[in-house]
Amino acid sequence: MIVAEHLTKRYGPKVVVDDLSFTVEPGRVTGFLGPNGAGKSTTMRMVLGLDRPTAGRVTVEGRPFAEAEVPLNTVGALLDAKAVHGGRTARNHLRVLARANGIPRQRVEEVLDMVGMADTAKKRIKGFSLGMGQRLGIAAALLGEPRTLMFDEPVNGLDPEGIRWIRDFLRARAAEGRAVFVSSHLMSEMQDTADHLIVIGRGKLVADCSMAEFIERSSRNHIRVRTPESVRFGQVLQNTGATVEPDGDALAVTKLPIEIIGELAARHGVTLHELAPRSASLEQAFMELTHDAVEYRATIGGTA
Ligand SMILES: Nc1ncnc2c1ncn2[C@@H]1O[C@H](COP(=O)(O)OP(=O)(O)OP(=O)(O)O)[C@@H](O)[C@H]1O
Repeated sequence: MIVAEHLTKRYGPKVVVDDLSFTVEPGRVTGFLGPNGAGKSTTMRMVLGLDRPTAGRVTVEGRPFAEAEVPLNTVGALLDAKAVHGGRTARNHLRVLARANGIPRQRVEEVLDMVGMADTAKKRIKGFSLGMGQRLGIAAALLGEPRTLMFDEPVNGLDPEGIRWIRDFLRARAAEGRAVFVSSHLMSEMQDTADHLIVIGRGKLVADCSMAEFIERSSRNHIRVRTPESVRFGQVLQNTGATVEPDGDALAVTKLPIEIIGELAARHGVTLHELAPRSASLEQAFMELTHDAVEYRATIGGTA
């Protein structure tokens, strides 16, 4: 379990993580979402004590990670899959880690099996594909059988097969009762993976809710109405209490059921070319929710 309270990180005048409070509960996958540069990696680094918070605090299993007696037993993390010694074999890399953490050698074989690397364990790491590097990083994270797992963008650059493997793997670890915290900048990747979502934009909390709630709350349903008399009919709809916005060559209507819109058209003698329910995709909803963050970076960064 991870508990962040008023977590804040500033670099000079720039607030990268802004008063963030959240809990990563055991037994479920918590997706950590935000556009590039939103502050996800910085938050995860603070969880591990690799960056020091400017204000606030974060604990893992009840205390700051730096105070953990056996770090690998507390949290298994994969922040940068490339940060391993390329000359070693996968098995040796894991054995070195196990020895340093007082973990029995046999556990190395177990985790190699769990990530499907029993056959590639003899290969040197420098020849690894991205997917194999990810699996090795995940194997290392599992060595100490930690109650909490934390992965930063684990599916970045993987093929669909690799993405599905990671998804199933994360879900299985949560089903065992572990707290699983996983970041992504893509909503679509999280849709079938996460039970719970923590969404940030510009370092600030934007949403902390279940995936189901997020979908319900943000899939802004509307009715698409296309008519050659859009000005007149738009006025009729507004007078009846609807909200009407332009949608290409049509109108996007909310706050009025589709049946009423049809009846109003008939009553006012308005020809309809299209009358259809539309729902925004989750990806669209996520983009809208974090829009400010992206716009901010485009202005400040110039090239974003
Ligand atoms: N050491 C540092 N000094 C100054 N600014 C930093 C430092 N580390 C990160 N930042 C800035 O903090 C912001 C958040 O970065 P962070 O990597 O945490 O975001 P992120 O959400 O993980 O994005 P990404 O998916 O691109 O990694 C960025 O604008 C980044 O440039």
